[in-house]
Amino acid sequence: MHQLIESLRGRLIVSAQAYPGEPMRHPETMAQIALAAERGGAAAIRCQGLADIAAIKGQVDVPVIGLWKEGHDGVYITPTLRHARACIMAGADIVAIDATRRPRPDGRTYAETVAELKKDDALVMADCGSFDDAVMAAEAGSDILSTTLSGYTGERPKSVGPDLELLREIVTAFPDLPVFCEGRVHTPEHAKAVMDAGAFAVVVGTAITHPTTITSWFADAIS
Ligand SMILES: CC(=O)N[C@H](C=O)[C@@H](O)[C@H](O)[C@H](O)COP(=O)(O)O
Repeated sequence: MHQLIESLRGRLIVSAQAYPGEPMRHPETMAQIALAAERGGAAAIRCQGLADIAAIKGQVDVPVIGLWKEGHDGVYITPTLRHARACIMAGADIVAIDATRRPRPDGRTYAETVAELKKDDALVMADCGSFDDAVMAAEAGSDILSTTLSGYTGERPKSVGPDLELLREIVTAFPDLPVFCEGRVHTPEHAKAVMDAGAFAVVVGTAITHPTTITSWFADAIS
């Protein structure tokens, strides 16, 4: 296993992302959030957009997992080979890409995209939405499988909390591949459950880096 991925075994990865139009959508702000997360024990930072990748890479010592979101429907996480290469050029140590079986905007399959990236020895994190996605992504030569898109592609229900069922299925089928659990890990207890279920690493976004959502959880609880 690549040394950089090995360094993430059993660790917490923090996703720092702000969405279009949001108050914290600024690369410097995201870099400050990333640095704060690193100080708290994050073993890597996952982030979105070329400017954020570059700014965060300039702040933290831990590896950066980069992605580039374009659009909202269908394939939007690093949808094409061009997006993936740009993430790497911006400084991403690992590139996260949509690893569903849906048609991609550049006409390449996921496997073709990974094959091109592998020519440059890139490390690829496969953002899967189902077990069938994970099978496809493993066969394509992905370095990391992840549950990132579970509940967002129509193939899996949106679980309350992380999709432990999917995680267990993938871990059982691919014992030799690092499997990350990402998506709706909202509490330290969730994170512990994810690791107990066999995840190689856990990725937490909203619950650490999205104050608007966290505030709404508290506001809703007392309304
Ligand atoms: C589905 C999708 O587009 N997920 C994105 C992937 O990068 C992010 O919006 C999520 O915040 C991230 O996956 C972390 O998940 P959570 O914020 O639930 O901890």
